[in-house]
Amino acid sequence: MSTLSLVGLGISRKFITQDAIDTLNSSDIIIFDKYTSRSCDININTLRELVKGEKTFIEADRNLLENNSKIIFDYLDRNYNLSIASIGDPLIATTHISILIEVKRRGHQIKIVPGVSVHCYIISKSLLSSYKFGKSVTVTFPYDNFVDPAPYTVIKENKERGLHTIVYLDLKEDKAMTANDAIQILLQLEEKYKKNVISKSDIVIVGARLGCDDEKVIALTIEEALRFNFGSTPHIIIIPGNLHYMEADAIKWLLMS
Ligand SMILES: C[S@@+](CC[C@H](N)C(=O)[O-])C[C@H]1O[C@@H](n2cnc3c(N)ncnc32)[C@H](O)[C@@H]1O
Repeated sequence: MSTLSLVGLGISRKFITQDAIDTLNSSDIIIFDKYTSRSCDININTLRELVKGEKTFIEADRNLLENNSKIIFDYLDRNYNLSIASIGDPLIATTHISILIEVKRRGHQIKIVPGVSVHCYIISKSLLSSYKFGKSVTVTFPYDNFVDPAPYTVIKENKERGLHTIVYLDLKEDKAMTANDAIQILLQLEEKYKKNVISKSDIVIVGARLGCDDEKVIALTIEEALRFNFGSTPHIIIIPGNLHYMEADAIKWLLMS
């Protein structure tokens, strides 16, 4: 019986835990998940530096982890211990759960090492009440002129219940969506569906390069956000629902310039 560990590295180097390092050290093969998220200062070489002893390192894109995961099962069946190391938390806003189920079905062990997720980090830094967040959603790049309406629908449903929405932004091999692009897409969806979900005077909170020395957490109107330079990606957005007066004060005094 072998072990597959899903290791969360946290959103930047300073959040890598001892448990993460120990777990990587106990693995024969370390697969670095380079597609579910990005960090300003963690890459596969960071893991090479942190881990002791002879290891095999593999850099995995979506295709390897989602369509060719048989490679992982084969290694486990041949008695190798494996870690899949992800930026942030390995099971928040990722798709690794199906791998865990198959690993367990084959009679191997699984271990989960949580990491500091962008999800918790932006809730904390936004100063909004963690009790008042609804479903999260991702704005994806338009494909063949098709703009996925899911973010618009989710924000609408959350707002109807007074809840805040965390909006993740799409990542492709060579590019990461900016907050400006995402807001433009949300405005296009408003123009198409006209359900009064997004208006240019609404406040949004944008997080940029969270966990890095140059991180930004800024509250501003949608109109201002369209033109604002948030710096390099990754970016993330919160669309607030109904604000308690304490939340409104916190945003006004602490996050608006
Ligand atoms: C699909 S989520 C994966 C989250 C990851 N599993 C975690 O727990 O942190 C990836 C998206 O989160 C956002 N994100 C991740 N890290 C970030 C950071 N350090 N600063 C701002 N946004 C970030 C970006 O929108 C990115 O495209």
